[in-house]
Amino acid sequence: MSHKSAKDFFRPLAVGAPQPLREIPARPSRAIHFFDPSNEKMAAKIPAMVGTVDVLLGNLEDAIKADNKVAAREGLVKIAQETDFGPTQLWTRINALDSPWVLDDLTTLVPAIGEKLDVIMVPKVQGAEDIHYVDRILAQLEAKAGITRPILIHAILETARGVANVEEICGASPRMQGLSLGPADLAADRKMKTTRVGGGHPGYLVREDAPRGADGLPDLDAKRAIFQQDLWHYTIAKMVDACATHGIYPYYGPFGDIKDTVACEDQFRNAFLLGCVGTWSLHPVQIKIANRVFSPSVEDIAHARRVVAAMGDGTGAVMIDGKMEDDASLKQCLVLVELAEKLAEIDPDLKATYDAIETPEA
Ligand SMILES: CC(C)(COP(=O)(O)OP(=O)(O)OC[C@H]1O[C@@H](n2cnc3c(N)ncnc32)[C@H](O)[C@@H]1OP(=O)(O)O)[C@@H](O)C(=O)NCCC(=O)NCCSC(=O)C[C@H](O)C(=O)O
Ligand SMILES: [Mg+2]
Repeated sequence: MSHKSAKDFFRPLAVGAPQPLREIPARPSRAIHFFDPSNEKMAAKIPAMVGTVDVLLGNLEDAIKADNKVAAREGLVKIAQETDFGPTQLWTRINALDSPWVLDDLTTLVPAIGEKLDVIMVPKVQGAEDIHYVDRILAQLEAKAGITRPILIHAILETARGVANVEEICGASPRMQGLSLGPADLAADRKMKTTRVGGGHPGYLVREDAPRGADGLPDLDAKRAIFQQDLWHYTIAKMVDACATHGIYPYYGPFGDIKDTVACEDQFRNAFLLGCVGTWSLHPVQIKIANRVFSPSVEDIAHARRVVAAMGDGTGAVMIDGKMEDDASLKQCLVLVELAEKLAEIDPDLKATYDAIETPEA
C-alpha cells in the first residue's frame, strides 16, 4: 500500500475544504444514542434528550427499513435544522458504502447540516480504502458547502477483514475519530455461532477441574463450577490498542438484550476497564447505564487524587494503604483524574459529586 508523505497528510483533500485537525478532541461520549429519524414517535423525543446524553446519532443504516431510508435522511435533516444541540454532539450512521443510499446520504447531509454534524459513522469498513473514499468525498462536499470545520469519521469494526486491517483503518485519515465494535455483523461475517447482538454466550465457557476422588483420580461426576467467558475480549482489546496507537477513541457497540440491564452494565464495564471511552445506547434505558459506567467512580477518583498528591513531582515510589505506587501507577491515576475533569465540564451532577470528594493536600 502506498502512503501519503507526512507533510501531505494534513493537507485538505479538496481546494477550499477546512484544514484537517492535528489532534482529535477528547469530547465526552459515554453514550452514543441511536435513534431512527423516520420514526415520528422517537424523533419527537430527541430535542428533550439534548443535555441528557453525550451523543445523539441519527441512524440511517441497519434497523431502518428500506422503504424508510429517504424519510430517515430527511427526518435527520429536519431535526438537525430545528434543534439546538448545546453540549450534545450530533452524529449520524450512513448506509454501507456498497448500498444504493450512501451517496445520497452524504450529498444531502453535508450541504444541509454539515456545520452541525460532528461525526459520521461508517459501517462495515474493510480497510483504509473505504476511509480514503469517504475522506475525499467529504472534503469535496465541505468545500462546496463552505463548511468551516472538518466532519470527523468513525468506523465500525464489523467484518473479519476490518478487524485484520484495524491499524491501517485508524491511521487512514486525520479525520479518524474512533472505532466501535459491531458484534452482530462481525459474528455473521466470521461465521461465529451466536445469534445475540453483543454480550456473552452461555456456551463460551471454561470449566473448573474435576476434584480428586478417594482413589486419587478425577471425579468426573462431581459438580464443577463454570465460568462464562467474554466472546468480544480479543476484538475489543485489539481495537483499543489500535486506537491508542493512533490517538483516536475506542467504543463498545450495541447490547441488544434491552431488558437485561445487569448484563448490559457488565458488558459496558468490561469495555470501560479495557480502555473504551463509551458505548452505544439503543434504548433510553441504556443511557443512564452508560453514563454511570463510563464515568470514573467516586472511589477511583478519591484514590487517584491521593496518589497524585503523594507522588509530588511524579517520580519515585510511595506506599499507600499497603500498596506500592510509582511513576507508572501515577499515570494510570491521571487517566481517571483527567477523564473526571472533562466529564465535570459537561455534567453538573457529576461535577458536584467529584467536587465533594475530599482531596488531600499535595
Ligand atoms: C429496540 C427498540 C425497537 C425498542 O422499541 P420499543 O419496543 O418501542 O421500546 P419501548 O416500548 O420500551 O419504548 C419506550 C418509549 O421509548 C421510545 N424509544 C425507544 N427507543 C428509543 C430510542 N432509541 N430513542 C428515543 N426513544 C426511544 C419509544 O418510542 C417509546 O416511546 P413512548 O411510546 O412515547 O413511551 C427501539 O428502542 C429501537 O429501535 N432502538 C434503536 C435500534 C437501533 O438503532 N438499532 C441499530 C443499532 S445496532 C446495530 O446496528 C448492530 C451493529 O451494527 C452490529 O453489527 O453489531
Ligand atoms: Mg452492523
